[in-house]
Amino acid sequence: MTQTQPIRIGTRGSALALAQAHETRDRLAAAHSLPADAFEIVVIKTTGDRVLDRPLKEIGGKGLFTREIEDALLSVQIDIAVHSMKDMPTVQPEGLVIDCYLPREDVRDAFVSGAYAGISELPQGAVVGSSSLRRRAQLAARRPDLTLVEFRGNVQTRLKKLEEGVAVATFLAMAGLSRLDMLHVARGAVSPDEMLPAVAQGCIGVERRGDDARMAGLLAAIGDGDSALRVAAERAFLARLDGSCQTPIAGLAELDGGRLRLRGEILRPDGSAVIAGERIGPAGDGPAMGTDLAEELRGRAPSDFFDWS
Ligand SMILES: NCc1[nH]cc(CCC(=O)O)c1CC(=O)O
Repeated sequence: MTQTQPIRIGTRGSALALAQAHETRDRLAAAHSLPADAFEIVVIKTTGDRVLDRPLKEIGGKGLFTREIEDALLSVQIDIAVHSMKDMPTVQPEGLVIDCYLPREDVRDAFVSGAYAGISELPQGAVVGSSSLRRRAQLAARRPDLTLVEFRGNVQTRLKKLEEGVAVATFLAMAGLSRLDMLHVARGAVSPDEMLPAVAQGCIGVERRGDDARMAGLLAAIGDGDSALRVAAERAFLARLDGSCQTPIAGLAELDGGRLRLRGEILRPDGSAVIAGERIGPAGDGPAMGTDLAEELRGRAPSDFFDWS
């Protein structure tokens, strides 16, 4: 019998990241009838995990949670890396590709609060915790009376802050709560009509070396075509807007038969302006629709719209 090396799956160490790595492993194992010991989960600490005391926007943009993992892929310390696509830069380093997306989870944001059932129930001036520029801007646009406070850390830390009364409500991704088996903490899901989710929210992507034919073959069996089409449209939209941590951007593509509907939105961080639009077209045209919608929103934005510092 030949002894083969386990497939090394790189991931961050947070509970959510581990749940996502386990889901990927379980799908691969099932698709290829492989035993659990055919895989090894390799936990990698990233800069984003290390620096907990400053707002993310001060430390740097997207890539904070991925750089060290991609370095491990390139230096062949791991074979695949599992990511929340929401946190991924739109361009991967030379030599790496992401072309495997798992079936997408709930894309919506969750409203989390002990005292109130939804955004419209929040009393005048209520304090809401969020460190997401997008959620803060969207909330400020809808409810300029609310006070927003920074809320970093993992789900448990944020829930503890709610318990301590630092804020009366916060938002989390439904997908994250679902993967952590914590959907019960959501008072409700916020409709995308009320709060358009982040680009690629709820989507797990698997990254590999571009020249690794073995991994390409294994991953092909677990990739979901609809997720790929939707995320391609959303990420093309994001890419054309030079999306960074400094730019509140939301985008969601949905499939209805062979048609794809892409909605996009850019905001001023204080919520004082929201520029939104949509495209509907053939499912395969997502990338072109994304670029085109981004161009439209850019064209409609005042000249100072993208300089917020
Ligand atoms: N930025 C952190 C992050 N990245 C992905 C998720 C949730 C899972 C997902 O959207 O796939 C979260 C937490 C959150 O927004 O509540």
